Amino acid sequence: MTELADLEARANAARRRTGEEGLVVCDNLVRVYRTDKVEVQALQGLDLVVGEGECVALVGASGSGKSTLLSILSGLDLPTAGRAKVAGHDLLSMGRRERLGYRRNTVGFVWQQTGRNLLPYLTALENVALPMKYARVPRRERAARAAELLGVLGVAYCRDRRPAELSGGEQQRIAVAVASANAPRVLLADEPTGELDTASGEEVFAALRRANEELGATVLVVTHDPLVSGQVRRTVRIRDGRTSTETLREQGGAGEEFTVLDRAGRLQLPRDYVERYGLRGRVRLTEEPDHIGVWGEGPDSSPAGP
Ligand SMILES: Nc1ncnc2c1ncn2[C@@H]1O[C@H](COP(=O)(O)OP(=O)(O)OP(=O)(O)O)[C@@H](O)[C@H]1O
Repeated sequence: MTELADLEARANAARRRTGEEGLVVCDNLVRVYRTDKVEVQALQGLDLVVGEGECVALVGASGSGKSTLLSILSGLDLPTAGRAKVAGHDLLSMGRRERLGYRRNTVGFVWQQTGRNLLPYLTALENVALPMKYARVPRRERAARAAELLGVLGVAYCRDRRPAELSGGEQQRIAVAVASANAPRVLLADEPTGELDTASGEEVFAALRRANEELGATVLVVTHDPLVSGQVRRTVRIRDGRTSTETLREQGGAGEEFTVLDRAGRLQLPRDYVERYGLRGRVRLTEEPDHIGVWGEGPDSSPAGP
């Protein structure tokens, strides 16, 4: 191996170890909100790596920090500490200009409230063309790409209608087109099906999937909708501002749940295990040839038996 190739191989190995191979990398991310009297720790050291091309569902109880994470990834909010990198942009240190370019070209965003995604006085086509105007795409190209996007997302028939003349589901599918206008590497969606009935929700999720599969965007979608989380390969659960478990499922499969091991080697045991085995305070670890055993402290649960 040449010296250069050797250096590259070592650099790649180091990158793999630190998880830098992901398009989205969050490392020990902390976000503390401070108001007059209270301090809320919305993110408490969250780790997450998402590879290019993935479609990931983020789930978790209300208040667990999902929207906070999405605001940070969209470049709208700043973390208090930790590291967040998206497509090579360091979200903590980037300046005003880079942030503007990042929000315009690298990420696209779909909000839950349909009214927040589209301008009411523009037609669907004009709404989709608008982000391209900001990115200085020539007029003719804007109209052609906007029409193409509406076609790919199954809402070509809506092109000349204004939001008030569209159903909630149609508005959200057009919002996916708006968010995809400048071919973002990452598409973020915060409960995009939350205000919709099941059938419309399914159509909106299908549009997100098309943005992922056909337009090549990496998709992160916050959802309470089991229909959505049941259809993606990877579901990440956030608990108390940290990633706690992940479910990976092969196409059409039931899915297997994993617990997330963070960089420091910490893992959170599922609550039912903790209760079932009476684990509290300290636990004993035993090393087996192919696994690690976790034992309670009491005499009955010692590895050697009573
Ligand atoms: N601007 C803010 N100021 C103060 N506290 C905030 C602010 N935004 C969020 N929080 C708090 O941070 C915590 C995480 O909120 P976040 O909205 O990220 O949760 P979530 O998982 O998205 O919840 P939901 O599913 O209800 O949208 C909550 O305790 C919330 O009250």
